[in-house]
Amino acid sequence: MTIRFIAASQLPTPWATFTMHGFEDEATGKDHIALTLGDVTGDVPVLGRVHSECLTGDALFSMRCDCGYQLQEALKRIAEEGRGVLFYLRQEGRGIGLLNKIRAYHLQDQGADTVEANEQLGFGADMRRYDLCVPMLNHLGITSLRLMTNNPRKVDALTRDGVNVVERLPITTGLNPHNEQYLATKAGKLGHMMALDDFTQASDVDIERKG
Ligand SMILES: Nc1nc2c(ncn2[C@@H]2O[C@H](COP(=O)(O)OP(=O)(O)OP(=O)(O)O)[C@@H](O)[C@H]2O)c(=O)[nH]1
Ligand SMILES: [Zn+2]
Repeated sequence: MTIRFIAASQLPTPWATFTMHGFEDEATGKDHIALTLGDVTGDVPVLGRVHSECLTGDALFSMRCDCGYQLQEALKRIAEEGRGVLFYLRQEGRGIGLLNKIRAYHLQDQGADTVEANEQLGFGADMRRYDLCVPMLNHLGITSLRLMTNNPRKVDALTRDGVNVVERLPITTGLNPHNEQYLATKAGKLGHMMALDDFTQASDVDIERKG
C-alpha cells in the first residue's frame, strides 16, 4: 500500500475553516482526504473521526443511514474543541462500492437487512480496511486519537494496524423513521455499541442544517 500526499488547502465550512489534506492511494487509485483543525501534532490525543464514504448520506441527504448526521456532528465537535482530524475514506458502501450498495438497498427494499443484503450479493458484511490511515496519521504528525465511533471493530482494526486509540467516544445522532431498523441491525448484528434511546432525532439535526 502506498499512500502519497498530494496537496493541502483551506476548507471553510459552517463550523470552522479546516485544512484539507489530499492523498492518493496508488494501489487502488482512490483519493482520500483528511480535514484537520488546529495543531494536531504533539502528545495530547487528538479528537478524531474515521468516516467511510456514503455518497447517499453525506451528499444526498439520505435518511436511510446515519452517515450524513455523523459527518456533520463530527465536524461540529472538532470545531467546538478547536482541534481535531476527520478522515474521509473512499470506501463507499462498507467497501463494496456505490453501485453494489444500490443493489444492496434494492434487496433491503424487499425485506433483507443490511447484513443479509451484502451476503446475498456475495460480499462480507463489512469489507472495509483502515490501514491506510497509518501513513496519513504519520504525515500529519498525529500520535494518538480519541475516536468518535460506535463501532468497536473499527477501534480494534485501527489498533491492530498500530494506531493508538486512547478513547472511544459515542456518536449517536440522526435517528429517524427511515433508519431505525438499519441502526437496530448495526447494533444487533454488526456489534455497534449504541442504544436507540441514546440517539438525537434527525429533526434536531435538520434545524442545524438549515442554520
Ligand atoms: N453495503 C452497505 N453499506 C452501507 C449501508 N448503509 C450504509 N453503508 C455504508 O456504511 C459505511 C458507514 O458505516 P456504518 O456501519 O454506518 O458506521 P461505521 O463507520 O462502521 O461506525 P461509526 O463509526 O459508528 O459510524 C459507509 O461506507 C456507508 O456507505 C448499507 O445498507 N449497505
Ligand atoms: Zn450512509
